[in-house]
Amino acid sequence: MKHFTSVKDVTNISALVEEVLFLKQQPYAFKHLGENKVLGLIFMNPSLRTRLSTQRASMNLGMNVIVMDINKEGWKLESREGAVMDGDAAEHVKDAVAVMGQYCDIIGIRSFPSLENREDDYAENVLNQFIRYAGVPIVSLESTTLHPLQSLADLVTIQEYKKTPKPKVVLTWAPHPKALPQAVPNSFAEWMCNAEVDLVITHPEGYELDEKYTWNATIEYDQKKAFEGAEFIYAKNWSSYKQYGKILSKDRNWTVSADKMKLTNEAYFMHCLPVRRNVVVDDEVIDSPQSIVIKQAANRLWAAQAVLKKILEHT
Ligand SMILES: CCC[C@H](NC(C)=O)C(=O)O
Ligand SMILES: NC(=O)OP(=O)(O)O
Repeated sequence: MKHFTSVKDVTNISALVEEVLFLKQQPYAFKHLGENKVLGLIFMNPSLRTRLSTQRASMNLGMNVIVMDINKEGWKLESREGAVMDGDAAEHVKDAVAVMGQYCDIIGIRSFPSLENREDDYAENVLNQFIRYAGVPIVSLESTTLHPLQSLADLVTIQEYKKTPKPKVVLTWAPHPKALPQAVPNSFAEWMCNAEVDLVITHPEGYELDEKYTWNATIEYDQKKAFEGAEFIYAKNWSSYKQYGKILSKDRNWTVSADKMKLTNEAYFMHCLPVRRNVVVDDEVIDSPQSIVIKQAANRLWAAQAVLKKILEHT
């Protein structure tokens, strides 16, 4: 594995899931693999889980790790190719990234979308500039359109908790006061479309995701109907892809409630976190025995460790 930016970078998904589960049992089995290697984690946006889990994952492999909130600690960056830099930006991304590649053996990058221009955001300019200019393997810590470390952890969690060979997994939209990226649902859908699950995506009209991620899913506009017989309920808010970046609804009838969970086959509740309690999901649900959000977050560590191990092994 050279880079880890989407499910497409994984040659054998089942084998990677098994690798994650092995490391969960034997976390220090490869504690010298990363000796004298440095992981650089570059954040353009906030993070708790990704930052802490990926740091610890690298330590479990014997790596050193350096972390930078580039918008607070670095120079203001210009990302437009060919720009005449006579404005606020002190440095071009291509220079900054090439220098980072001199100090780090692997670089992780988090760069959220603008939610203003869909073509620009979906071109993944920042991620692609890191791939083009760093000269070292790049790991997405959530890009403008995908969040592969989250989705690998989500798939491992479903593998651990599923009760049937091909469980019904429901990705449900839920309301949120802010406009959020489509990266987490895009990524969850693309991984589930490549897994042994029956994926149903439910959301209000106008929240359809890019079909290149949802090709193997059933789209259901009636949330209660979608919940019927589900084994997993994965809740997440996202802004509209079609009316790009817009909030079309804040309808609290889409909040995941205990009554709705009763429609399922005793489904487990999942969310990538951070979550707006009693907006996205009622406390009664996320605090119930059916909620596996903390186990899901714990799997972020093992997922990151498996990805870093594959990159260090050049496999
Ligand atoms: C892991 C989720 C990160 C981000 N969440 C927020 C609140 O911005 C999102 O929705 O993509
Ligand atoms: N789920 C997730 O990636 O959380 P953070 O944004 O806190 O890293």
